[in-house]
Amino acid sequence: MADGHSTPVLGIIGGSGVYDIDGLTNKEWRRVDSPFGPTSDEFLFGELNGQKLVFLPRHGRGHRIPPSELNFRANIDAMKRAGVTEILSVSAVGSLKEELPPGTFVIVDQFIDRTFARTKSFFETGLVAHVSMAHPVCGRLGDLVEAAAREAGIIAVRGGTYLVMEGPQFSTQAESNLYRQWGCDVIGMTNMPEAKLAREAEMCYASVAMVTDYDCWHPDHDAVTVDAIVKVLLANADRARSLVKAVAPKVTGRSAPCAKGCHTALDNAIITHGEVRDPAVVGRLDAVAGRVLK
Ligand SMILES: CSC[C@H]1O[C@H](OP(=O)(O)O)[C@H](O)[C@@H]1O
Ligand SMILES: Nc1ncnc2[nH]cnc12
Repeated sequence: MADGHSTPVLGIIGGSGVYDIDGLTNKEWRRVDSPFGPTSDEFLFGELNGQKLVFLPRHGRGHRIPPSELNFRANIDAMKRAGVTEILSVSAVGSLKEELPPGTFVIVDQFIDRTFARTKSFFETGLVAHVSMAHPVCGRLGDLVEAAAREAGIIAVRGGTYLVMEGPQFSTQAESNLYRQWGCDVIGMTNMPEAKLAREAEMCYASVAMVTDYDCWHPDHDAVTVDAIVKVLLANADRARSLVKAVAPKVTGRSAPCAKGCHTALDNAIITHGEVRDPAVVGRLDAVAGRVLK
């Protein structure tokens, strides 16, 4: 199983509008089994500019699965089983700030998790762990993404807070205004618990949020509609693919393990005494936590 010391493998989780990655060599769609159930789709394995890459369309090809029904645990566990060491998530978001118009890319650095109907941890009765989420994304991978964006001629804002709502309905105006008062920058429905689970599974995680709309707070945008979002989404998705192409060779050169601690997040996290651990729970966590459960 991969850990941070392994050869880097870049995992890409593609959000709305990003259902494929072009330019891959040796490409093959393949199922990856997980004890946590079915993943959103098969994984696309290949190489991009010499870098091993594994791609998963978050909602499945053709966008079949809504945010609350995504099997986040299976997706992240299977990424780990596929050898992935660093995950780049690309997502469509609404903007909560005038200065982040549609078309803007934000390299997110914080989240406010307002989701309430999702399983948020790999750990449960029989094996309890508490990881730090103070810094929910990997600064090192963020640096690579920022440099890659510059090289690809893509303007990307470094830093921003992503409010994760349950959905699938868009926000009310009162909610949208509340999130603005909280200082949030963008709003979406998918990056939690994805980021939490990536941390538990000891993988670097970075998120590029691609603005498609101004949400409903904006005086010129009375209501958010999928039609309007999709128009912006298609242009954003092309630039996302260029960004991925530029990120891939940068990951190849990275040293291991992650100096920010992503690959050792479980070192001081498990609290359950050895003699009361549930073997079934421990068994399921062979990929996620095998490094510290040996
Ligand atoms: C298509 S608009 C709403 C939809 O788009 C975002 O998904 P993703 O983060 O996977 O790009 C948003 O979170 C909603 O799920
Ligand atoms: N305004 C919005 N709210 C939630 N998720 C979104 N995804 C894209 N735009 C969004």
